[in-house]
Amino acid sequence: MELDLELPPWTIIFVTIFISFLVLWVFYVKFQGAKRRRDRLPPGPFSWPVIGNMHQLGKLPHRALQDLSHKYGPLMYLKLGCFPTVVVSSSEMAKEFLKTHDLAFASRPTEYALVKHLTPNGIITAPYGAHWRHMRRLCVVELLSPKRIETYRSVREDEVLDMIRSIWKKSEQGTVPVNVSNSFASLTSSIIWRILSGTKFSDELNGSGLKEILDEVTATMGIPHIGDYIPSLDWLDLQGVKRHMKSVRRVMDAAVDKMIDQHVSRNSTVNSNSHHVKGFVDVLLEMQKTATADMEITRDHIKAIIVDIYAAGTDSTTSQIEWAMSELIRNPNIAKKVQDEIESVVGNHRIVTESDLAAMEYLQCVVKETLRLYPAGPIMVPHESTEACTVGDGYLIPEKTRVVVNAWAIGRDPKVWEDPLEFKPERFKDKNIEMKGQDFDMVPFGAGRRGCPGAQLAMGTISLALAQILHCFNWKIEGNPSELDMSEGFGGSNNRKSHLYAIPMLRIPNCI
Ligand code: HEM
Repeated sequence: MELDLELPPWTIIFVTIFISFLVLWVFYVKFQGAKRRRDRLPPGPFSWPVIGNMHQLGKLPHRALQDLSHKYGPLMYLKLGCFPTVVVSSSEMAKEFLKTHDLAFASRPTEYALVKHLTPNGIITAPYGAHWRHMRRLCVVELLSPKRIETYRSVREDEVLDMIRSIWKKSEQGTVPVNVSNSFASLTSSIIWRILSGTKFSDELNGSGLKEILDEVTATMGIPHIGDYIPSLDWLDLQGVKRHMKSVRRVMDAAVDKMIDQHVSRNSTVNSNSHHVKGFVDVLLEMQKTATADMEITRDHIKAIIVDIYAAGTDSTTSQIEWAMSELIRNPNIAKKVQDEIESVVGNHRIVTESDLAAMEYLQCVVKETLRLYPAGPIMVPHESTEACTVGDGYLIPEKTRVVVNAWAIGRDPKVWEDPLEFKPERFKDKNIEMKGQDFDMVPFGAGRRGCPGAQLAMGTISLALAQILHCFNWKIEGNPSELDMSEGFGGSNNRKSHLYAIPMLRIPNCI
């Protein structure tokens, strides 16, 4: 019997295409590996054309990148879409990028829709250069200096007390659970609002719903846009992010303009010797009058500072208070230790003031432990190299490479931290870590030229809020505290997945 081995033409075509594709593929993989070795690039996973390694980021990129770093090491090269990116996952490497070669990596990528359509004049996303230096100087020297932050002490104390009273009221005198996540969010936005505008949120200077618009801007900043990673798809604006940004910007511009106008006309009628606490807008308007040509302060500068400080200072501080509170509810013995310490400093007849905080060492350990485990920016705002630079074991980082520091992975590195996943504030009794960007074992505020200029304000707000919350109330939740859901929400920012609900039980009657 004769076998008919003749194949149909379409099968031959299909098999030929498949084999050609396979051969090309093998060559491409080998070529990519050889190119990486030849260019002395750090090791990393294979990157697909167009999407690079985007598919490997998952819902929680800091976790996915930590998993990859276990395989490829603390300095890893990959592509986010079309953009070459290095991922830094150890304190040693963080020091290389944020200290040793700080200048070479002090820029930011500018291709983001956010930079083009929402905050083109901001400080956070500004590339390294004259504009950034000017804005940074205004922030560090004028607005967020220790002296200036101290002038807002009464603002923080007042707003924290308002929060305590509002929590008690919402709990119907300790009988129903309160959404404390919302309470913390409104605390931080009220504090930042008051620091910016010099007025309480409910006052008439709040303009046309500006605070709500700024909340919208902050939320919009967090929406990922495919075109940021795959520029060939940018024009399609598949998710409508660019359209949304443009419309938010129009509304924001008008509202911020109105706020500035109101300040200008109010300041012209207010006596310059009045005891009114000046907000950043007043400070900048005053500086505007005497600014020299090289330190000019335009309306665009003022607008950008309002938006950036609000965006950088609200959600980040909220998330730290929220995680600290979640851990304290899960660990009542730790909460009790904090309460005992507070009581030993302030007694039980009065509320906590900021001047009491310096004596509360254990509370500071709790704050640091929270920042270690739950940094508000688990993956720091990307940096970008302005020149080729050799780092670590002779790896070459080409010019215009994006740098992503995984602060979340660094704080949980078992080579540095014993029992890294345990919430153990005591570890900071022996380990003297300052949050001034000199220590790289944890980098919740970044470090170097681009390090967070708001760290002192943030630490003060978090510490005071926690001290007052624990001094005024004992806390319980519905269900078993040790089983409290600690899942993180979707995305790059580090919030709880679900809001935290808890019932306050009054400890110090003077609080309310
Ligand atoms: C717990 C709260 C906060 C955390 C964890 C945090 C963390 C960070 C981090 C990681 C960066 C980027 C550092 C880098 O790229 O190397 C940053 C930048 C920045 N932060 Fe914060 N931050 C917090 C609160 C604040 C507050 C309260 C303000 C202002 C009121 C603020 C203002 C800024 C600004 C303006 C930048 C941009 C600096 C630049 O690019 O030059 N932050 N922050």
